[in-house]
Amino acid sequence: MTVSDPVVETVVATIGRSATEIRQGLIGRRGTVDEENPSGETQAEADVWADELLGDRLTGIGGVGQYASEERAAVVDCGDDPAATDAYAVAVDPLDGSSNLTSNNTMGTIFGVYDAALPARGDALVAAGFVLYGPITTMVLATDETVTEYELSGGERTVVERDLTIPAEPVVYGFGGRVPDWPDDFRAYAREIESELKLRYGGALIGDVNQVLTYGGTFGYPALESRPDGKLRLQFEGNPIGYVVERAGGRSSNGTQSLLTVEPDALHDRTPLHVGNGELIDRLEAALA
Ligand SMILES: O=P(O)(O)OC[C@H]1O[C@](O)(COP(=O)(O)O)[C@@H](O)[C@@H]1O
Ligand SMILES: [Mg+2]
Ligand SMILES: [Mg+2]
Repeated sequence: MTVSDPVVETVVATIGRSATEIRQGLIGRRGTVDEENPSGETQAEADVWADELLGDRLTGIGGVGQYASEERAAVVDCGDDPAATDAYAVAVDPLDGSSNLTSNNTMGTIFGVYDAALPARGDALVAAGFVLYGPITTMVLATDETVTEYELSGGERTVVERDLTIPAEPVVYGFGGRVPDWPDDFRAYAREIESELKLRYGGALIGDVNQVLTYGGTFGYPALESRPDGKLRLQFEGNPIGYVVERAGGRSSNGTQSLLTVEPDALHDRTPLHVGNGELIDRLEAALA
């Protein structure tokens, strides 16, 4: 199953084909480099390598006017201006959860295709998704039409689930940050959820969100006392994941409103991130109000 817009399809196909190579290329690239990304985090060798690989390929696609990544400071202009033409901007988190490389646990690649110049609101996305490097490599892709799960193998993208929707009955939850760093209102909400659902936390947003899409439930990386804006990045993580979960019938929130309606100030803005079954996100927002 392909995407009807040919530029978006080329972006998705390019990321799908690159995923097999990225997975293979992680071998021997588990160390860190002596550099920080624009969020002030130490980069893994694989973060830098995956960004260069995706950047080289995505900037070469006709109809892609901008490329931006969690691993580079500025937007790369590579075609027509997405604000003034029908070109798109592609934003990626080349490796999500790359600290899991050390312990050989799940990681992902996140992407968003925006019909606007970056930084942009999430409601300017026309497609978004992620690759999950689990026991097998899968991609979840959301467009305005539907959400599809694929298995990726040898450059091929094979549909395994059409019209993916979040199960109605929530089962799992995962919350990031240390408990003593949680604001009191979030802690009270978390205590309730802990008594209702089953904990799943793997330290990679993609792995944890895919559990929520599979079983129902919620994932949150809240505002912390020490970090009122949370940890995760709006353009590269919050918007694409919010888009996928909303298209799958769930809700996203920064604590007060849909992630897709948050006005960005800067490319590397952080945001508290909450996604999952609508009823749980409604309760979260009521608890934080
Ligand atoms: O180590 P913590 O605080 O649990 O944070 C885990 C979170 O940080 C991240 O690893 C951040 O993403 P990056 O690896 O892309 O920087 C998320 O995938 C994950 O949800
Ligand atoms: Mg990430
Ligand atoms: Mg990353």
